[in-house]
Amino acid sequence: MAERERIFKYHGLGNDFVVLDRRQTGVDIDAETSRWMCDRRRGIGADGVLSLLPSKAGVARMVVHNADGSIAEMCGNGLRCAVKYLADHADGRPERLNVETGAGVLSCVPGYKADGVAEVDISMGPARLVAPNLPSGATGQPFLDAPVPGHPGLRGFAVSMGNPHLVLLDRPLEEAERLGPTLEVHPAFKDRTNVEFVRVDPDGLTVVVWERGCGLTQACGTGACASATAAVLAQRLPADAWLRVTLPGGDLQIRVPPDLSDIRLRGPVAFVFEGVVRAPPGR
Ligand SMILES: N[C@H](CCC[C@H](N)C(=O)O)C(=O)O
Repeated sequence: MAERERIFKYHGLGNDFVVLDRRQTGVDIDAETSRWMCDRRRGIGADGVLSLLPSKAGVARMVVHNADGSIAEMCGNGLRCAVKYLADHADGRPERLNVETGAGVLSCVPGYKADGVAEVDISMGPARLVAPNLPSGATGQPFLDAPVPGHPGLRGFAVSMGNPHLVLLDRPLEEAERLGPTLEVHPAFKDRTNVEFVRVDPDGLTVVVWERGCGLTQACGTGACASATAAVLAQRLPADAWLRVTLPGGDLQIRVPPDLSDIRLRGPVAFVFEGVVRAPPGR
């Protein structure tokens, strides 16, 4: 890490991130640096670090570093934060920004207010029923409303938004803290998984997420998309309608087409502060 570096802090419904613009150097941080940056006592404090690197396919390539130093394929709240940074530092007011991610090049529409971008609408790409890092299950069927091996009474959907999610419908939300850590490392998910505990309401969902590499977070964009996908597949909520997904940090709006081809995520984003960090010795 450079001796002194500008950093930018953002959050999406309290799911907070450090943004590092590394498009000039093209050099990413290592796991130890992302753990230090996310440390809420000895570092800056965040759920993750978003490195923006050069990209031929979009305005930047976003790399998502979890608080434990692991790298995630995709992050919905993080992408909203990155888009706010990119739009607020762009010439003029770009109407659309394409950002390269581990889930493909995603198209993002910034929503401007007087003091900059306040909301971002993202085409998140397809929800895949069998997470790319998940075997399709003994019967060859996707892990779709199936018993969770080794957990009698638990049924789940394995939905990938580029990153893996195990969605448990109709589970007590308070189970997240007790069951989340065990299910995060379930052997069916060779790269671990995010775990969603979902209550289906008459007009939307209420969700608590135990995130891979972070633990309980205030909100999870890809988790909201995976949860809405499972609820539509279970015919508990309608396809092709904006669905309210309430998380501890607030509401996101998700829209799921019947063919799951392009999940839409819409939600707020906020700037927290800009600063300069001097990496601690040894980094
Ligand atoms: N912890 C997640 C990455 C962040 C996802 C979440 N913060 C979001 O908004 O989608 C994972 O390892 O897949």
